[in-house]
Formats: sequence, structure tokens, C-alpha cells
Amino acid sequence: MCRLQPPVPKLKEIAEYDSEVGEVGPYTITYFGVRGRCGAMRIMMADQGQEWKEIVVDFADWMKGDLKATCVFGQLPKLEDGGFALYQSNAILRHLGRNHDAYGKDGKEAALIDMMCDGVEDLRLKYVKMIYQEYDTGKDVYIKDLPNHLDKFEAVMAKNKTGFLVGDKPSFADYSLFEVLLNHLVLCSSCLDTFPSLKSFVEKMSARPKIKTFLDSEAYKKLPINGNGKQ
Ligand SMILES: N[C@@H](CCC(=O)N[C@@H](CS)C(=O)NCC(=O)O)C(=O)O
Repeated sequence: MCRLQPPVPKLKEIAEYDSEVGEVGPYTITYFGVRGRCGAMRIMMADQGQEWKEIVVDFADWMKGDLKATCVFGQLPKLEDGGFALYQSNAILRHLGRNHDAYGKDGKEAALIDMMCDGVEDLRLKYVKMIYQEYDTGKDVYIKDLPNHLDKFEAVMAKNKTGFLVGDKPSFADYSLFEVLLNHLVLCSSCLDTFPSLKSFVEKMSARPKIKTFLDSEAYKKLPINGNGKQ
């Protein structure tokens, strides 16, 4: 679990990200004013040409407990898809994958995409633990050990040869990996230098027009990666 601490931006407005292309989507994200566990789903929605609303929760308001009490696991993010509410960031990614044909072409591809998403989650949890619990004492060790985790993704990406983890178009696992890699490049700008397939993946994903527009937007840039200001 990531423990949010100030400085989290004090944003109370309902912000709205308008992609230049795409129809008005039925989605609303409720989350804190960070990229955190919404980074991948936002990038995915942007790339899929969706628009969405953001309800940005002020941490002081969250601490009052009323909203927390309504959340299935007492945590955010929450995604609303019309009248349907969903929690757990990876369940949300899977839901978006189903909605937007980003969950493989058959059951076996879907299983491989699940496997890769779980692999990304393992790395994300290690990263979050280091950021929130061991940043000062554990950052250097984490960076030293990072190749032992990235090499697994490099091998899958190199073997598939399409520029994506599974199949020949982006799945929700690709968006999750992409976002985790962006965060790791902030942590250590050279971390992909020995992983050509991952480096090319990040370059190509970053250059996809709708992703580029989103990454260049204020809506994206104004949010810190993590809730404790460390990155
Ligand atoms: N497994 C959950 C973890 C959610 C989580 O850790 N949420 C944090 C923010 S990143 C939270 O709500 N923290 C406030 C709290 O626990 O009271 C997911 O992937 O959505």
C-alpha cells in the first residue's frame, strides 16, 4: 500500500482532461492529486481516444474518512464507467482492456497479458516500497538490482518482436509497463541503456500521437509521480 503524505497538491476542483481526438467517454476517475496508481490507466484512456473526468481528492478531506468508508477496500483509485463503479487499479486496467480491445485476440493471449500485468505489478510494488519506506537507505541498492527485474521484460519484448509484450498491438499490460518504465527513467535515466527492446518500446509508446499529447499536457505534468514527493 502506498501511504500518502503531504505534499499532495491541494486540488479540489473537478479537473477534466480533454484529448483532442475521441468521443466523450463515460469514465470518471476518483483519486488523489498524483500519478501513482492512475498513471497507466490515464495513459491507456488517452491512447484509446477516450475522455474522462477526474475527481481529485484532497488528502485532508480523505482523512475525515467518509469517502474511504464508501470504497470497497477503503482505498482509491475508483473508476466509474457510467453507473458502474470499480476499485483496484489492475482490475480497472483489465476492464478498460475489455472495453477497448486491448486484452488479446483470444484466451491464450489474454492469459499472457494477465501474466505480464502481474509481472509489472511485482515490479511496481518493489518500486512503491522503496519510494515510501526505503528511499534514503534503499534507493542505490534498488537501482543496482533493477537490471535483474528489467531483463525479464526485455526478454519477452525481444522475443515477441512486434514492439509489444503480447500480440501486435498495445494491451493494458503494455500501458502498465510503459508507465512503470517512465517512472524508473526518472529514478535512473540510464536504466534502459542495456535493454534495447525496452528502450525502443518506451520511445515508440511515447511517440504515439495521443500519448504524446497527453504526456505533454498540463493535466499530466502538474501531478507528482508519488504522494510523498520522492521520485
Ligand atoms: N491494490 C490497490 C492499492 C490502492 C492503494 O494503495 N491506494 C492508496 C493510494 S495509492 C490509498 O488509497 N491510500 C489511502 C489509504 O489507504 O487510506 C490498487 O491497485 O488500486
